[in-house]
Amino acid sequence: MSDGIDSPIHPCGLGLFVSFEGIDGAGKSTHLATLAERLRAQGRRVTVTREPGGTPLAETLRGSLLHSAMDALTEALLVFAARRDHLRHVIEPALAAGDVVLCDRFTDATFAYQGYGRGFDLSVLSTLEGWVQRTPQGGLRQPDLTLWFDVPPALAAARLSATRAPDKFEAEPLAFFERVAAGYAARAAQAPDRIVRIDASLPLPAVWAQVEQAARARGVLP
Ligand SMILES: Nc1ncnc2c1ncn2[C@@H]1O[C@H](COP(=O)(O)OP(=O)(O)OP(=O)(O)O)[C@@H](O)[C@H]1O
Ligand SMILES: Cc1cn([C@H]2C[C@H](O)[C@@H](COP(=O)(O)O)O2)c(=O)[nH]c1=O
Repeated sequence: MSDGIDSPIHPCGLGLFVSFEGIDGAGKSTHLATLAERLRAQGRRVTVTREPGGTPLAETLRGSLLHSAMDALTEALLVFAARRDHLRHVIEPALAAGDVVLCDRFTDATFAYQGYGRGFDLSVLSTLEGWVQRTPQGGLRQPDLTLWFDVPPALAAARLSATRAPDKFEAEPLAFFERVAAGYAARAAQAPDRIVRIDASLPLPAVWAQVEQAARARGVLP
């Protein structure tokens, strides 16, 4: 365990696993792309991926998750099924090869959306987390660093309103995203060594400055 958020990450094996979290419209994808570009420019091999998704099976499950009605237990089981396939076929091999893995969402989203947003049992999610994220060596795979893009739901919704037709989650009311945001805050309080809060309400350059500072502080960027 690192001794604090400002200490460089102790790489898990050779690779580094960085997840990007936050409600829809927080700015995750924008800054993930910029960080990938910066790392590749410095000669690092980068695997960019997302959840739910990342493998043919997980992308198929993504389609159902984002567009089909289902209860919270079904959503939880499907996101963890997608995650298991994603870990086995993409994330673990990339980390073993020494890549920096940049993942648009991971298990914090499950606690935020299914746990806090939908009100599903957090202890069941923790049990599923323990089963699905078991590593081949018997450890528990977690991101080495999670960047949490924190933004008021109303601002995030305004950013998304003109971009695309909403999916099942994006069509939820603001009250749902208030609960999801509270879920992310709870996860951050439980994992202060892993999760760095980014004030994503600021203009793009100011948000990127926070991302860059966190990446340098944790040894992701030199
Ligand atoms: N700090 C910012 N200020 C203004 N607009 C922003 C900011 N960050 C992102 N945006 C814009 O908001 C929209 C959503 O950004 P982005 O797709 O990166 O969010 P996201 O968190 O990945 O959303 P989703 O989870 O729905 O994919 C984009 O049009 C993007 O250009
Ligand atoms: C991993 C994960 C995701 N979700 C939800 C959150 C988002 O609304 C969508 C993914 O869409 P994005 O634009 O690609 O971010 O899926 C979820 O409810 N639970 C999860 O574990």
